Amino acid sequence: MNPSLSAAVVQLAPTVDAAANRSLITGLVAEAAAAGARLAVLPEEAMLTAGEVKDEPVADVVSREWPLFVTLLSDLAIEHDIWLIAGGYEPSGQARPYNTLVVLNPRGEVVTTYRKVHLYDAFSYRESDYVVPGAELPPVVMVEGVAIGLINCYDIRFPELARDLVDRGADVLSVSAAWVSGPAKEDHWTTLVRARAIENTCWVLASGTSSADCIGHSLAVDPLGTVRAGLGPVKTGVGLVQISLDRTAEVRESLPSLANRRLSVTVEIPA
Ligand SMILES: O=C(O)CNC(=O)[C@H](CS)NC(=O)CCC(=O)C(=O)O
Repeated sequence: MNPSLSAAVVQLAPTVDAAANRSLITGLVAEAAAAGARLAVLPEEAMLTAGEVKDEPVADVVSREWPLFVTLLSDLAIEHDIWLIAGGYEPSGQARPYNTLVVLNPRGEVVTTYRKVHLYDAFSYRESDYVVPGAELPPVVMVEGVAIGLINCYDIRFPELARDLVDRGADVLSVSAAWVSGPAKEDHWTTLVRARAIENTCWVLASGTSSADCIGHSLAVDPLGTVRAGLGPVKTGVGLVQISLDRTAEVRESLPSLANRRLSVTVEIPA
């Protein structure tokens, strides 16, 4: 028997009001734990929508709110005996913060963080105007025998990042997002999430915000690309999935594409 893990993707609509976001998070983590989840994945910017900060420098707001956010997550992890992954804005010592994912264990300890590497400078958005990029690749973290690789939103468009996590042993890709709405965007999101699962024959837990400009549509996908839970456009919700590494082994036996790679073959591009 390989390990298995009960996990939840959590959907909410954070605003610029960090205290209100904290009470939303409190309720939803309780709901995930009551449903039996041992890990809850929360979206990017669950702490607050930094793009909407107006009256004060973002750095000041972030310096005040980041510790409150991490303390809340720590308290909830202990209270509900659960692992948590969630996105917030972390002070960087500069005017622009990092867009960071934080991982807490059930003892309330911060196990690791990941600062978003690929900033969303696309579709006329410029995240790099108010966020500073991370300089290190995302970590793989062990959660009850299951290796989880971290991905932050726009990162999902870069297959080499996901493949690197899987090459480093990730059984699950955990994606926290605030996927901006627009033409074809919902299709991009579900297609990319499922593609990362299929091409890596791995589980994907993908949590997204449902704020006014974001699509929601949190989902969990198995190593064959089958959607096992999907929240659609609801404002708040929890989607549960049983991650089974037996299932991964079964899929990889019938679809050994990772093993079938031919890394020694160099493709010549004609001049
Ligand atoms: O703008 C907001 O309100 C919230 N969005 C975010 O915080 C982040 C950074 S701006 N969103 C993405 O990375 C979306 C990627 C994406 O949508 C894509 O790759 O198409």
